[in-house]
Amino acid sequence: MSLVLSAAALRFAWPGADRACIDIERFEVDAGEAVFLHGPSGCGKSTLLSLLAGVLIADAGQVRLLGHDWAAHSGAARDRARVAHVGYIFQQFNLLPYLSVLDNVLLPCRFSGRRMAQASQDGSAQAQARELLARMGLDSSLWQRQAMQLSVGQQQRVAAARALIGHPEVVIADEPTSALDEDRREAFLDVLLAACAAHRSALVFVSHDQRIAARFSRHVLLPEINRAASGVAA
Ligand SMILES: Nc1ncnc2c1ncn2[C@@H]1O[C@H](COP(=O)(O)OP(=O)(O)OP(=O)(O)O)[C@@H](O)[C@H]1O
Repeated sequence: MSLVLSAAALRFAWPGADRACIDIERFEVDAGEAVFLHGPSGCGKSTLLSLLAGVLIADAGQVRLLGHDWAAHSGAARDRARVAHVGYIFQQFNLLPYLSVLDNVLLPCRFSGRRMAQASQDGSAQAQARELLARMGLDSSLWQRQAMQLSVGQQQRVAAARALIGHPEVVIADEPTSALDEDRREAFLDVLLAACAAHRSALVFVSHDQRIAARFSRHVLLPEINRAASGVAA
């Protein structure tokens, strides 16, 4: 097994909060694992994803990506490491509204030589972007449109293609199927899970949707590992 993400003695409280939001002794994800992270609304799933991706820094303890402690890096170095090694599908997608669909997907390649090299391995980054969009069921007539002109479900799939381009070691997905109908949801999961398996990307996938849980090799109920969410004092 090769460890890709690890959190140890991790503690985080939002500013002004009277108690910790995250208090986790240990959480580890290996290369190629597909983790279904679930739990009641407000239990800290999105907060944990932000800590795993180095968007937030813990008050105590550590999160390591590929062995490197996020807290040991400056903000700029964290941004570089994130774009090189992490594909993040945000709950609100975070697409650049005025950029075309295709350019949104290619963004990680613009900011990371590693993502560009990996995306170009079997041709060009453009070709990989087009292939991902096609596999996500995004019609080619949409690829030159501004991202803001797409429906929510279409934007979700663009965000997923952007997360997958250049085969990052970690893919983090925050409720990425919430706006998809059943057929689209299954097709989306087919592409996401196959792409992660093919490149041994570790996938941490947050969802409330128990209908899709069976498709994941490992299930983690956040309140079970989070003393803060379970109400147990640290
Ligand atoms: N930016 C913020 N500032 C202050 N508190 C926050 C912030 N974001 C989240 N919280 C608080 O942290 C707690 C956990 O929120 P989080 O969004 O991580 O939960 P979640 O499990 O992802 O919820 P949901 O399933 O509803 O998306 C909540 O009590 C929330 O109010």
